[in-house]
Amino acid sequence: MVRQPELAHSLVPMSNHTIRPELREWILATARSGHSLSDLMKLMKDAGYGGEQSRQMVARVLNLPLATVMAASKPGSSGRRTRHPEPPQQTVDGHTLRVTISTDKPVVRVLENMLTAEECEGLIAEAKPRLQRSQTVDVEGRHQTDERRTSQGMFFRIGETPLVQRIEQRIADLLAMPVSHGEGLQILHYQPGQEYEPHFDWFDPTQPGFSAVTARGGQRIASVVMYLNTPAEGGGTGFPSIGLTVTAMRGSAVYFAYETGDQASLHAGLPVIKGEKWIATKWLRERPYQA
Ligand SMILES: O=C(O)CCC(=O)C(=O)O
Ligand SMILES: [Fe+2]
Repeated sequence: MVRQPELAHSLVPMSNHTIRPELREWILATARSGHSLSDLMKLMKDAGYGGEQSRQMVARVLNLPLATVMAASKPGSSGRRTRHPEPPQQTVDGHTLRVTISTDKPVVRVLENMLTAEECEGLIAEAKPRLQRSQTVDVEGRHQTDERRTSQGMFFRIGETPLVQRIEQRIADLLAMPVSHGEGLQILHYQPGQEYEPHFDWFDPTQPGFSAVTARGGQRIASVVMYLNTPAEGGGTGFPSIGLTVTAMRGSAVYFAYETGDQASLHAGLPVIKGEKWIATKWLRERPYQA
């Protein structure tokens, strides 16, 4: 477990309807520092809070569905969580990248110099011959083409080429998450007018396909979208809940992390207006996804 601020026992008792500001702050700080919901529930239990009371408060403070918090409170339900990159910069395996923007709700980090220009060009060259119309996963877990997602794309297998392997290792080191927790690196190519409409990357537990898509690796917990070129106009990544648009710039990336049901993690690949847009996306799972 990562270091967390002390939760004072003196904060108990409290009424059912008010959450004391210190406790609210503590819940937020603990969640922000990368603790899973299950860790959080356990820490509260250790401090003397009742299970039902803790679930209610955590759901309210973090703005999560109660069902999500309940699922996370079951023993053994906890998967791993990524470590959010810390500003101002991180050096992984001799490569230094800068953390230029951080938000907490949703958890977003804008990363500059995630990839070198050569790495961006190399990924595009390796992906180009294998592009196909992108698909989405429907509510029953089936893959399909979708008018909401009109780009072309392809997936690399884990460690498929030396370049892919190097980038996967960099992401693993940066987020303190084994390479095995990643889905294969996805490359996407958008042309003018193409976009990826607002969506969540986590899988919706209320949909019938949920158990199929999470059978291997469990839930998605974080995404890294890396920009492989700079579109002439448009093509940023939008986070409408906080009015943030991350500019697509070659070599930069946006990392975001979420819990199941996190409404603030809504995001979109905004339409490319002029030029083209290439990205590489890495989705992380709470448990090993690769054998
Ligand atoms: O194209 C983008 O900027 C966002 C891509 C995205 O949301 C995804 O691949 O899940
Ligand atoms: Fe996405």
